[in-house]
Amino acid sequence: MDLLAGKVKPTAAKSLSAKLDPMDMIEPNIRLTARDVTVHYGAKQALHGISIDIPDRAVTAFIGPSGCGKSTFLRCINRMNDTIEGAKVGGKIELDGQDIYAQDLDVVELRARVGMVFQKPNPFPKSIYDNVAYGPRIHGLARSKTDLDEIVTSSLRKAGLFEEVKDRLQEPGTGLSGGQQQRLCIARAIAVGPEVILMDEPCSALDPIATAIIEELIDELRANYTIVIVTHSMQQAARVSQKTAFFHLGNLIEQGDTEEIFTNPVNKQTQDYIMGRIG
Ligand SMILES: Nc1ncnc2c1ncn2[C@@H]1O[C@H](COP(=O)(O)OP(=O)(O)OP(=O)(O)O)[C@@H](O)[C@H]1O
Repeated sequence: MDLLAGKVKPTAAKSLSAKLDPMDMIEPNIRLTARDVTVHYGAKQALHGISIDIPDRAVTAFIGPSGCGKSTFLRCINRMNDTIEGAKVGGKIELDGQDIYAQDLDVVELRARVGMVFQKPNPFPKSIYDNVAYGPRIHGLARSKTDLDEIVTSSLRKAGLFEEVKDRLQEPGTGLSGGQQQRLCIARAIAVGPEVILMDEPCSALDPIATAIIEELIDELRANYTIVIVTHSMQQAARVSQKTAFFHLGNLIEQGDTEEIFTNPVNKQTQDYIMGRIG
């Protein structure tokens, strides 16, 4: 199965040229480091000592069979597991060298720096405008209505949605199509100026056309953000990511350049998963 062939086919012919950007040849800076991260849900251990470096301005994909711990690890990166009763996280995660589990760390601020987009688009039951303005209002990011308008407009533009909604910003976000709702959620995350965007299977509820649009958007966003995406689709991982990490039974089995992982995996379990023999 030639997964990388998918890189040239879908709507992404345009973004292929971006993939050949000379900047890609330079090893990007590491933004996030995780060392020996463990997670227990009560007595059950879901992650067994995960260590990984996640680069800036690139897309890192987490792949692996169902239940292997991809989402659990993703939630460690913005401390969403804090909200799950009985979940206990061990080890260390640093964002730009800062321990995100430090006692004095402001978790609300962390979640603005590390935004999250979920499997199912989840706009607030508010207008399109207010969905995007919500975070900037809470965090006091706009000094005036003009400032706020500017943040809303530029966030919608960055999420590739502005042209489609500019004449109906006061209409409910929930009235948009699934793919538009997901881009609205991406605009909402962008509006608070994150450095990292976590995406947990962001296309799993979308049709192929909406999926292709989100994949193109992810490819554009990586110029300015650190993106981590959990995906069940190896084709999607091959299309959108530059780095891939393969998880199995709570362990990180193999990680590296996506091209290497898909064409020349070192580990037998990775090979089996890529070839569709497990999962
Ligand atoms: N809130 C929870 N309480 C108890 N156990 C949980 C909880 N969330 C996840 N788990 C368990 O932790 C393990 C890892 O689950 P996780 O959802 O992280 O895997 P995943 O690789 O993201 O799976 P999927 O691809 O199916 O979403 C599984 O055994 C799961 O049953």
